[in-house]
Amino acid sequence: PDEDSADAEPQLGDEEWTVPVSIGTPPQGFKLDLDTGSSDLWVFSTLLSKEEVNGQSLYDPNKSTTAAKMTGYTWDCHYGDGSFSSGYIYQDTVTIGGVTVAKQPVEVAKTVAPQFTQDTALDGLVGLGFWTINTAEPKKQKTFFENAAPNLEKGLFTADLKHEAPGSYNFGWIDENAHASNITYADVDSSDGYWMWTSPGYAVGDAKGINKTAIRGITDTGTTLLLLPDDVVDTYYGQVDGATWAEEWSGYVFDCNTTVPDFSFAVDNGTAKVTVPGEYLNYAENGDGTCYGGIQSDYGVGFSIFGDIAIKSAFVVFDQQNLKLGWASK
Ligand SMILES: O[C@H]1CN[C@@H](c2nc(-c3ccc(C(F)(F)F)cc3)no2)C1
Repeated sequence: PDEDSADAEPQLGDEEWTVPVSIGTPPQGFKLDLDTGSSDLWVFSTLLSKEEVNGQSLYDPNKSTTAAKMTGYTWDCHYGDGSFSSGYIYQDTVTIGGVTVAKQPVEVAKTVAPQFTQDTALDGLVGLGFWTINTAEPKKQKTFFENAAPNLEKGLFTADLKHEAPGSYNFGWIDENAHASNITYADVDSSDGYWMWTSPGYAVGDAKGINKTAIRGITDTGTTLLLLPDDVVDTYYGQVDGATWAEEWSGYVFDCNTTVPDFSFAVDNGTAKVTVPGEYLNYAENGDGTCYGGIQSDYGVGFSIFGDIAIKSAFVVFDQQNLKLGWASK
């Protein structure tokens, strides 16, 4: 049933993917960034000062007959890049990809960081992590998906992001035409509120075997790059001619004309693997003839992050009902 499908438009050079979301009655339309690495649904609102708004669509709860203020509730988000947003909470009807949740806690922004003001591509975020890291006070609130799941055929959603092309998120069903290989599942440890799993190993280029080293990380649609342990990163760039760690760019860079090898990570016992094409791993031009790598260190995060560069290389199943993460080639 393709009605439970949301087209994800790539923004800012595959830096984030937004989907159309309706909130309220009559419906107010927004472009929200689906983020499996957080668990708050928040939107730019009429509560913001005009200095903090730069063309974004503003949710106005006073114009929605189904909005109900959650008196005494607040929220306060901080993101990996240091950005932040906070405000008050209303319940209202939310529809994404044909799936409607009545009385979804909608966090309305009263304050947003300058990075959000400048990012004219999005009007807010939809957290698709677990409720245990929702920031609502005095009581944490469930995500849009946690509220929708009981009424869906399957308690899962899928991400099919594409390189410099629209992708799609499906809620409650697996599009068998969207993936080429069988889906291999890994166990999810949701105890930190993330889609946390462990890859048993990796390979660089067309190497046949895998380096058996566990890579424990989260699958995060809201992070652009592929952030991995230092030993893996060093091994990878050891096979990229002329690659160096550049202080000025705080990461590995190489000459833009360099041919960059693929990177594969194993799933389950290593029988299956996801291959990230070298093309995706030459992420951005620095402007001085060097290019910034799509693989960088996860130093300081405490776990690895399989961000969009990995996710767009596969068809990914976020199975909340069985706490599994499925990967398939496409
Ligand atoms: O926090 C972790 C959870 N998932 C990652 C994430 N980060 C953002 C984000 C989006 C847009 C912006 C801004 F517009 F540039 F401000 C900032 C951060 N969305 O998901 C990192």
